[in-house]
Order: sequence, then C-alpha cells, then structure tokens
Amino acid sequence: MSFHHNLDDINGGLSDLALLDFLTSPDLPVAKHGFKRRDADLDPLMLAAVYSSGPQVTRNHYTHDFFPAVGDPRAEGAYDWTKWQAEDPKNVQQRRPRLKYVSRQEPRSQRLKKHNVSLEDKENSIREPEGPLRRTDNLPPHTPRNAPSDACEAGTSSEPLSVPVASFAPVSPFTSTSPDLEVKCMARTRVPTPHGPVFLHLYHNNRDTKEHLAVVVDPAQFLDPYPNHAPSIRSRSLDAVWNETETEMDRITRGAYVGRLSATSQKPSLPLQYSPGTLSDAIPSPLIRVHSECFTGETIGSMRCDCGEQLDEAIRQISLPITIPSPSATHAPTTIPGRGAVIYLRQEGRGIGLLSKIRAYNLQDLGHDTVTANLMLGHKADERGYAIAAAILRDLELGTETGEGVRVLTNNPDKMQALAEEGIRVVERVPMVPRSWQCRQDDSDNHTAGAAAVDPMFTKGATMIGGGAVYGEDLDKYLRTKVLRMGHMLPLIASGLDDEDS
Ligand SMILES: Nc1nc2c(ncn2[C@@H]2O[C@H](COP(=O)(O)OP(=O)(O)OP(=O)(O)O)[C@@H](O)[C@H]2O)c(=O)[nH]1
Repeated sequence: MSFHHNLDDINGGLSDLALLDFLTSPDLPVAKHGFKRRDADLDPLMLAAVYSSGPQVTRNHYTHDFFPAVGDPRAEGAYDWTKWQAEDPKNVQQRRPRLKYVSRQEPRSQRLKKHNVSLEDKENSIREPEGPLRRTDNLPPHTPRNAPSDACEAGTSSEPLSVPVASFAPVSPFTSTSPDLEVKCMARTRVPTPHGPVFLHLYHNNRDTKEHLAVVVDPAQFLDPYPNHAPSIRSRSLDAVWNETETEMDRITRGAYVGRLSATSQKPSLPLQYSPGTLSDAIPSPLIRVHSECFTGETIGSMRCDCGEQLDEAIRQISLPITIPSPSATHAPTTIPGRGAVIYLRQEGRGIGLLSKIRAYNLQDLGHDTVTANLMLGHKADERGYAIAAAILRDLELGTETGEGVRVLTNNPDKMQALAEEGIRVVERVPMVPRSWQCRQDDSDNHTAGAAAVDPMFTKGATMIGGGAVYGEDLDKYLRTKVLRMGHMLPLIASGLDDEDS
C-alpha cells in the first residue's frame, strides 16, 4: 500500500487500520538525516493523537494547531503532502520545507492579564466563586455568644422549616476586618478517629475555590442531655436557614442536626440554638490549631516534615479530657470531654502548591534548606494567608470578641501574628514539640513524657493519624531550619541538634 493511498484512506474514513498502516508504512515521512532540532518534524505518536482526537486539539492546548500541514492542507503554512517524495540526503535542495508549530493562543501572561489575574496570584488562584454552592448569601446574622438565645429544639414535622427567612437577612459578621470575605459551611459529618469522634466541616468561601475544612472536637454534643459545661462548637452558617423550602431532611443531610445521628435519632438543628452555657473561668478556652495541607506528610507518610504528626498530635491534644478542679474540697473535680478545632487550610507547601514543593524538595536534596529552596524557585519562604482561617473560626464562634478566646497550638510566630491581625482573640500559645524531640528528651531523662513514648499503640516512624514519632535526618534538618531561619518558637536544645551542622 502506498503512502498516498494511506493518506487518502485516513482523510476519507479515518479507519484505525488505515491509520496503523500509515504509521507503520516504510514511506513514513520522517527525515533521518541532518536535523538541527532534536525533535522530529513529524512525530508519529503526535500524529496519531491528532487524528484520534478528531479536531486538532489536545486536552490542555485547545487553541494550538499541531502540524497544520497534516491536519488541514489549506491551513496557513500547510505543506501539500501529495507532492512529497522520499528525501534524498544527497540532494539538500529537494528537501521539503520545514514545518512549524502554529499556535493561535496568546501568551499565558496576556491571557491571565485579560482575566485580571497576575502571574503571582495564579498558583493560589483567587477567583470569584462560581455556581450556586459558592454563594454565601444566607449567612445568619451575628449573635453574641452570651446574648439570650432560643434553646435548640428538634423539629418534628417533615414540612419546610417555619423559621422566617427574612430574619436571617444576609448580614456579614466579618465586616470589621475583612469586609469582602465570607465563608459558608456546606456540610458537616461525624468522623470516628483514633482519638475519638470529630465533626468534619467543609467550607466554601468567596475568596478562592478551595474546600477548606474544620475538624471540630466536641464530643459533648453527643451527650443527651447536653451537659452545658461549655458552649457547643457549631457552625452558624451551617445551622442557618438556607432557603424557605428546605426540609428537615435537607438539613440533616448537610449535617445541621443535634446529638448523635442514627436510624432512630434524627433531630435537625435550628438557627440560634447556641446556649451560652456557664462560662466558668475553670474551663480552659478551646484548643485550636490552624494547619496547612501537606499531601506528602499527611497522606503518604513523608518523613521530610512533621506535618502528619502535627495534625495527629493536634487532634490528640484537643481530644484529651479536661479536668475542672472542684471549687470546694468537699466536691470531686469534674471531667468534661476535650473541645476545640483544627482549621485545615488547603495551602499546600506553605502556599506555593504541591508542584513547587516537589521541585523545592529536589533543590533540598542538592543541599539547600527549605527556605532557600522556596526562594530559588521565585517564591517567598512562606506564602500563606490566614484570613479564611479566621473567618472559619468566627463562624464557629471561636476567638470572637463576644465568644470564647482560644488557645493556639503552634510554634510559628507568623501564624500567631496573622491571627491577631485578623482579630482572633488568642489567650494562649501552646507549643508543639515534635514527638521525636520529646522521645530524645525522654530517653536522656529516663522518663516518659511524649505520647509516642507512653502509648505502645503508636508506631515509631509513622507520620499519619494514629502514628507515632516521626524521625530521620531530613526531618531533623527541616525542624532545625524552622527554628533557625523561620523563628519557630521551639527549644532547639531539646532536639540535641544545637551543635550539628544542617
Ligand atoms: N515549601 C515547602 N513547604 C513545606 C515543606 N515541608 C512542609 N511544607 C509545608 O509546610 C506547611 C506546614 O504548615 P503548618 O502545619 O501550618 O505548620 P507550620 O507553619 O510549620 O507551623 P506550626 O504551627 O508551628 O506547625 C504545609 O503546608 C506543608 O505542605 C518544604 O520543605 N517546603
């Protein structure tokens, strides 16, 4: 079968067989001699992709034309293949004209400019939210924690809730510090963890398109009757009435329920259900952590960082039961379940994204530390923001002016400052000492203090939830850089690294 015959078949019917014949033809027009460029003028695989995808597109380059001469003989720069003759390397004059890639797509910088996006913003693309789920226009009005409130009542009918929607006009509670930012909890559910049950809250917002999360630890909400020692930690936007037609089942499905959901217990929550509780000074403020996503540390157990361990340790510490001392010697101390939250922000790699973080790791393997690697890639050492975290905390009534102050689990001074600037009322910083450093301390002191050391269930080296102390050379170097170059408030001496070179 001749090459021209093949081409006719392809143009006519594009049968797979014809395409295969064409690609494997001995006449396939691939020049073998004298290339100045390293890539072939005509790549058979590319050609196959062009034909198999119908129009001249690839998934990501939909306004590029590849080899217009092949796909459309009438296109600009097209070469008439019917006149093609096998190349004679001896006769350079006979060579066909060199093909070129043709793109009708403007340069990326110009396209981004059209959409008012600077190249810097692109990685953490800040876009207007799209679609009805992104709307946060049904946030309830702000209700101070200590203001008199309606007690929570379980609905009984399957009719739409009768709470007048007008009374929940869109009033943003966040006008003081971030006038434009609003968050809305789209759904909440119970998740059992090795440290006890938590409520996972998924948030949308009008700043970015990421699904930020809040892991709320407040198992007292399962108790019936509710003990009323401390206010329950609930999302105001989730418990709000979203529209006039929503049913109890709508509310339950998104997690706006009270107590423990089961086949026999289905009590939808109502807005303004918060009970101020007895805010005794004896009850410590809720413990919170603002944590940034780390796929490597949290999902595949990377031991380059302590992120998985920190997430686990935060949930563990927040879940620890709280002992309230008795006011008098005649009464025994009371124990209540631990309470607090981890705000989980989708700002991977300190905000530079996973792609850049992976590249940064390669630079770190060349000997650079985590800060320098970021800078070498044109990023800042830390590109994170905490406005969304603050908005989520406010939605949960944590750290607000009128609600409870919070204790924050962190070593990061920037995080502390950012939360303060966002108006979060932080009453205490609780340090997070890496478990491996605790273990070393424990070994040298010949007694145990760290969770990993006391609990045989912890697996040494596992970084993920329920894991143990993560340790290793890479991690030591990373932790040391955080202390020495990022000012993390950790006693370096505890690591035994203070006289090591990084
Ligand atoms: N660019 C970069 N990011 C990293 C590296 N190692 C971990 N990370 C990211 O660092 C972030 C860790 O953030 P956090 O868990 O909030 O902790 P932190 O800022 O170190 O502060 P703490 O509250 O004291 O733990 C996550 O987003 C990780 O993906 C690294 O080597 N390079």
